[in-house]
Amino acid sequence: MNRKVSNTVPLYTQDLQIGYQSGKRHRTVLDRINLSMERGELVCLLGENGVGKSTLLKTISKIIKPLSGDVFINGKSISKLSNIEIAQNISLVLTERINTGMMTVYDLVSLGRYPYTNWSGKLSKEDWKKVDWAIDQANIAALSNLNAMELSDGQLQKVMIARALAQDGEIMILDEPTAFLDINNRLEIINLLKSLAKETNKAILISTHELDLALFSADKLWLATCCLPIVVGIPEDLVLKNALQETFDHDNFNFDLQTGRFAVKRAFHQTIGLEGPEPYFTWTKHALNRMGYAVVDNDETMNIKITKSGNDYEWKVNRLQDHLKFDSIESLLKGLNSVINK
Ligand SMILES: Nc1ncnc2c1ncn2[C@@H]1O[C@H](COP(=O)(O)OP(=O)(O)OP(=O)(O)O)[C@@H](O)[C@H]1O
Repeated sequence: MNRKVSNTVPLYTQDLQIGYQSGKRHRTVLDRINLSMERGELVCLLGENGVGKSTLLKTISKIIKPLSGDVFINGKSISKLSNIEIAQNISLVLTERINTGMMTVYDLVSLGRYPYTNWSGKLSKEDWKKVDWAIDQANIAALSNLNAMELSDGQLQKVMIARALAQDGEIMILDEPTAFLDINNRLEIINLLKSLAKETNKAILISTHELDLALFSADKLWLATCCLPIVVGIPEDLVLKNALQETFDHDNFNFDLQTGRFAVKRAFHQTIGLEGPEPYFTWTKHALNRMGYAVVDNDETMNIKITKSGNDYEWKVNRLQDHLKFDSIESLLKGLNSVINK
């Protein structure tokens, strides 16, 4: 197949087949890859462990050779681009922890500018400005003077992202950039990448296992499934087409179309009626589902009503001739147990 893609897109692949070669034997990880990225777009690549996400990112960045097909950066085959040209176009952050020797964080970030220096390797005023800008954007000024070897995994992750920002390629590729980060830093990094895509018109591709971050932040998703072409679309269309369910097909989980999350498949042993205001309704339902009750609007034998009582809430249970009141979900669950086992 020879797909026509406009040369103006920063990155596209053509009938790409990726995998590993050892002697005469090769192992295909993914094939029939025909993808493109636009400027100003944040793309999240999702797929189960081992499906080939890192292999794809490394092939696009010319670290691994394609088994067949090609990758084009600004219309030029990567096979024709030197490593320096690749580095000027693609800022890459991989998951492997690199040996930083005795470098400070500031030195490590400044390495991002080396694809632009001349033979002397000296950074210009403009280069130093970019380094300062990257440190500021990644919010790591407090780490600047530390030895990079002393950083935690999460801190080093942010520093490597700063180095990629300093490198300032038109394309940014990051393998699991939020893997070691706490919730606050995860949101900070995703928001940073999203606003960078918009404000600096970069094409940003990340691989991630964080479905909720991807669903709520990505302009596009690339869904990789073993032995099938990668599925592409905006998150909402893919959710409605059931593509996420198919990508992460699993006996123990269901993709919940209402919440955009995967939920454990449960076997309910009993129904129970529930009514009440939010968020009390949702969290009571959550606890009841966890205990094996299927929640319905109204049940013939047992109903719970959540009502306000002064400044607090109470849970009233009606079961045949029993009428009980509880002041927390925990006491409700204990009470239900004793009512049912009576
Ligand atoms: N250097 C290598 N040589 C041979 N096979 C490899 C090599 N690296 C990875 N593989 C294999 O290629 C397949 C894809 O691996 P890859 O690391 O790309 O998956 P992934 O989707 O990034 O997984 P994860 O989500 O666990 O990081 C796996 O089956 C893996 O065993």
